[in-house]
Amino acid sequence: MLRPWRVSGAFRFYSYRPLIRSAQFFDSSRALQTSVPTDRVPLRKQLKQDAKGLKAQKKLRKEAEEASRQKWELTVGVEIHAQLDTETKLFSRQSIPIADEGGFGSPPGTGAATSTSDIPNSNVSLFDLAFPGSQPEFQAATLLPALRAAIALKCQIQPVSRFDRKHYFYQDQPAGYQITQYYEPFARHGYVDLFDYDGIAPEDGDRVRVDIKQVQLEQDTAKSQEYPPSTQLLDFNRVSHPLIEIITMPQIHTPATAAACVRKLQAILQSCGAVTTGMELGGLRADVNVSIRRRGETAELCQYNGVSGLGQRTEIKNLSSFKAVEDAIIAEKNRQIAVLESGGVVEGETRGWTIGSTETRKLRGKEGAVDYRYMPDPDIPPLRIGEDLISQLSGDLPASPDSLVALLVGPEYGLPIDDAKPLIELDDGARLEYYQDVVDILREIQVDSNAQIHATLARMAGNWVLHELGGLLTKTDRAWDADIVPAQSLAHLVDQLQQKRITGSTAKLVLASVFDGDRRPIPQLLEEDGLLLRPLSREEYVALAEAAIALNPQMVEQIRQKNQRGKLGWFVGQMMRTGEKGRVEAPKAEEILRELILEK
Ligand SMILES: Nc1ncnc2c1ncn2[C@@H]1O[C@H](COP(=O)(O)OP(=O)(O)OP(=O)(O)O)[C@@H](O)[C@H]1O
Ligand SMILES: [Mg+2]
Ligand SMILES: [Mg+2]
Repeated sequence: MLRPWRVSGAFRFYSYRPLIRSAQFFDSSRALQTSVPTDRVPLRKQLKQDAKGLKAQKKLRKEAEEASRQKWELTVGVEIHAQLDTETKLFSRQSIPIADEGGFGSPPGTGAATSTSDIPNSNVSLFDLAFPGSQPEFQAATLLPALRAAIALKCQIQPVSRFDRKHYFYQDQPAGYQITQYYEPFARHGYVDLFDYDGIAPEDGDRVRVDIKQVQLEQDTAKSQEYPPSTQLLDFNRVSHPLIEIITMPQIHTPATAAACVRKLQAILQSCGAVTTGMELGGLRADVNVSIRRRGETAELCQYNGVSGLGQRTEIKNLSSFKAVEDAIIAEKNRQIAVLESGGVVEGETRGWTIGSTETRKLRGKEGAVDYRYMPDPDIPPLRIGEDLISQLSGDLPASPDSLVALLVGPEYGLPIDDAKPLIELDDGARLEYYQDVVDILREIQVDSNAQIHATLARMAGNWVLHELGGLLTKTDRAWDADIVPAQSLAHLVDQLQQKRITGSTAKLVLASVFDGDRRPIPQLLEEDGLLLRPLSREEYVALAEAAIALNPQMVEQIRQKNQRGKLGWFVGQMMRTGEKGRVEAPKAEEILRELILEK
């Protein structure tokens, strides 16, 4: 069940947190000032002691956490509500405007998304508002993204499914009931595999499979905005937007793995073009169900869909970030442990979570106290889904995030997993597309190169797309746009670098000027600005190295006595600064320094 956003309360902790931080800082510096005249503790020593104290505290916390983990087993099941990317609402022809920002790009499919800048209450039909006499008209096209999602989640699509009414009164639900699929959902028995690269908890090993009990189609509710103490505004644009609810089995046992599961589900839904936006824009919301039980004991009475021996669950509704999922589960687990350890009983209830908080808070009482009076919707006929449609959609499904990871870390691209993951996830797939453009151009330029060089080029391209270009975007606070640095330019830059015609630092300078709008072709730019590497002779390197050494003989001694090779970098930096721009190659400079400093 969906609940409106709760804005009140969110402000409190945030507004005080900076003050709490600076108060702590102020205290310790004051303590320092007063202690200086008497104890004369040098600042560095004080800082070291503080750091040691913090480390000890962290260790204690970790030990306590581990002790509680040994004693209590956490169980989590997740429900995800995702807005489908459709042109109309679920039961009316009311159109949904194309998003002007923040959507998942234009995935295969209908390409529409609810715009965040819509005028409130402008996209509503009579049925959406439950006007008397209005009738539902199931919009068959809304089923397509739902099916793509269910197929991508390896579900068995049900040949016949039905819609039911779930009754409750709330101002965001004009009909007094939500149309959902309670008894016969359209998809069942799927699963999602989570790997170590998805960020699962180390104690879960390198792979966790989470079964998906079912995926059901249902209506979204209106959006409400609270203006305490007594005003609440309602925007019905969202009402009856098609949603899927994905329900996992209670098979997750760590908070990090629960967050990884939600992140992975979002990535899968995004990759098959099923959804409008991600959690950050409210297109995906998660409810987490949390219970604990003593390890080795199954005395508790709760069971769920054939899994028995579970502890009493509580449900935390409407989480809107991966971090919130993890933090809310940690807080709720600790609360339940405290209740049971003090001899209390965990009540089945619905709880809420405020970002930045350390505790979940009770929203509604006992589970089961609400009687939704589910009944089949008499106005909507059963949904029949043919095998032919399923097999066509299955055949058209784009590569899954896992197969993309396998491809990118495989021999053809050879990317480290830490580069492959963000490439896939950033900018709704646009970064990956750009990367592939760069690699394709590189392979055209170096058409005669062997497979090993192709992999080297692909690895270099990954680094430049992600870290160098990404770094410039972060520094200038600009959003992703493939035109800022044309793929052609970046490919030629990487090619020149790989062919050792320019140094790494020259490449960075050139990237920055292309980023700032220089549109000359890279070979021309390098030629005109005299940036091509004219290798220095050995004598020239030695002269530069000797000049750098003369600047800091003490450091030379240190390096020699303690064999501190790491400190050679300082001299390399000096040589790069004093040498002619773009001509000093760092590895060669280091080689000469080694000879002069360490081997003499
Ligand atoms: N004892 C338990 N501990 C942890 N998770 C549980 C437990 N029992 C059930 N769950 C999880 O709770 C979720 C129940 O979702 P489901 O949609 O079936 O029911 P619901 O929460 O009553 O429905 P809704 O919130 O949509 O009205 C599932 O993800 C399931 O895995
Ligand atoms: Mg549910
Ligand atoms: Mg629920």
